[in-house]
Amino acid sequence: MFLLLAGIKRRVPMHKPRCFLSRMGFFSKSGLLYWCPGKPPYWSQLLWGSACKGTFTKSCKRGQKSQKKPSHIGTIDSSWEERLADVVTPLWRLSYEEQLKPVIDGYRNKSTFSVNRGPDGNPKTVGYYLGTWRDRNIVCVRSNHLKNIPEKHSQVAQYYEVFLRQSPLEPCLQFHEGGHWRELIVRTNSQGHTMAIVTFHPQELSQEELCVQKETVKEFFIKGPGAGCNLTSLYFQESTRTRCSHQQSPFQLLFGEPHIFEELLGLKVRISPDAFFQINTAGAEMLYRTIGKLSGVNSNTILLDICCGTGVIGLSLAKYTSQVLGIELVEQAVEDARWTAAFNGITNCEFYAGQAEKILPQLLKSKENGQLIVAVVNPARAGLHYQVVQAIRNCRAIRTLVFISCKPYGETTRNIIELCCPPNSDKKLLGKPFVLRQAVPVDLFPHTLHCELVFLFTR
Ligand SMILES: C[S@@+](CC[C@H](N)C(=O)[O-])C[C@H]1O[C@@H](n2cnc3c(N)ncnc32)[C@H](O)[C@@H]1O
Repeated sequence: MFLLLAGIKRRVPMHKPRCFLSRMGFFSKSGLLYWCPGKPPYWSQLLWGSACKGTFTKSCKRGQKSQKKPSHIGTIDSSWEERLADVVTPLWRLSYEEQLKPVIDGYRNKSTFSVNRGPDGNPKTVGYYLGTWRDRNIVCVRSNHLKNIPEKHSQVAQYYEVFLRQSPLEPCLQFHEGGHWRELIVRTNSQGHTMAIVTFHPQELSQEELCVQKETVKEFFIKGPGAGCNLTSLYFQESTRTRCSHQQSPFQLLFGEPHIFEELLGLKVRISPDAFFQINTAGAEMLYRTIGKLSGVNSNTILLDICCGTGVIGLSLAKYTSQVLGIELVEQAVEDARWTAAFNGITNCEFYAGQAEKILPQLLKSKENGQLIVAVVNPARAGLHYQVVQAIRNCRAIRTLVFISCKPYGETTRNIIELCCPPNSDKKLLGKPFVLRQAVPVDLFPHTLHCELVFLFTR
């Protein structure tokens, strides 16, 4: 209902905005009905500027050199001519048809592969699994055919499987059943750099035995059959739980560059193994531009980026606002945000590491000097902690709130009700209620039911 009232425009990351959606009329994803107002061609371009320019495609990734030079380009000055063309007409290497195509395949920059019994019963199969533990019907299926996974990720997964099958150690299918080799995470950037993270259950192995295993997997990917994957870095994490943070069990760099970098909205962004980063880079650019437009930040406002991850939302808007304050739980992500700020010469940002529910109430008290605050929240699927909702609601300086959710139901609905309900002293929700003004879906996950939804609230 929110969505229909708000008059939603769906955004799909494309190389170039065009009147793609208005031709499609009504369509739905994740059970949501999207309303596409019949705007004239290029309305989105007019409204959102060059929102999609500079996003990468499979056929011509940013930073890649052209395979074929146009005939008019000579030899001596070609680099200058190409550079000029890159600045004035950055999409010139693509046919116009290609420029208009949305990026819908192989868009993931991160994939997490499980290890389990395949359809042939081999327990050293690397892929995604079907079935449930409860029903004891898990089957792990190789995922090369999945449209959203890039070839590079599937290649690394296949070689990890080759490695496992030649290893004398067993995979860890269920923690209590023993075994060692666990999931594989692959991260890539738009330049093709690849970070792989192998997780391993140490069980009763000694430090020396662990060192042997680390050396074996390292050798496999540097000098062995896995060398063809051309990994930029390989990490190893000893992990006795489903997921461990770097604090709980450090990511150990076996070789290569400790970080992966991405170019986004004119920023060079650093990403550590433990840091969250939107899994569709081209889509993330579109998402962040949408957030920027909706937020209405200006040089008199403070931008509060709650659950900021590597800080890209705040950093990309820093030049339009007087100050950016970011809060994030994962320390590596906060270190990335600080690095990205320093590298890109951004000086009006501060990032706080820890739980937003602990940091935010104090932080807002210290900022009650009358300056308007625009809050952007992009919480994990569990939604916002009640204390965060209370702190936002009770802070008079916050009149604009941009709420981003990839799961706009369940906890998000609860959060929104708490933000918008009449004042309630029993619940310590005292400030004026927020009112939903707009909701914009941005499809970061083609071929799936998921979608990011950006809500604009004001009061
Ligand atoms: C969906 S991500 C969004 C990250 C970032 N805004 C972006 O767009 O890349 C949610 C982030 O919230 C962080 N997070 C989860 N619980 C948190 C908490 N209690 N306090 C602060 N951050 C939290 C996660 O570590 C994650 O980086």
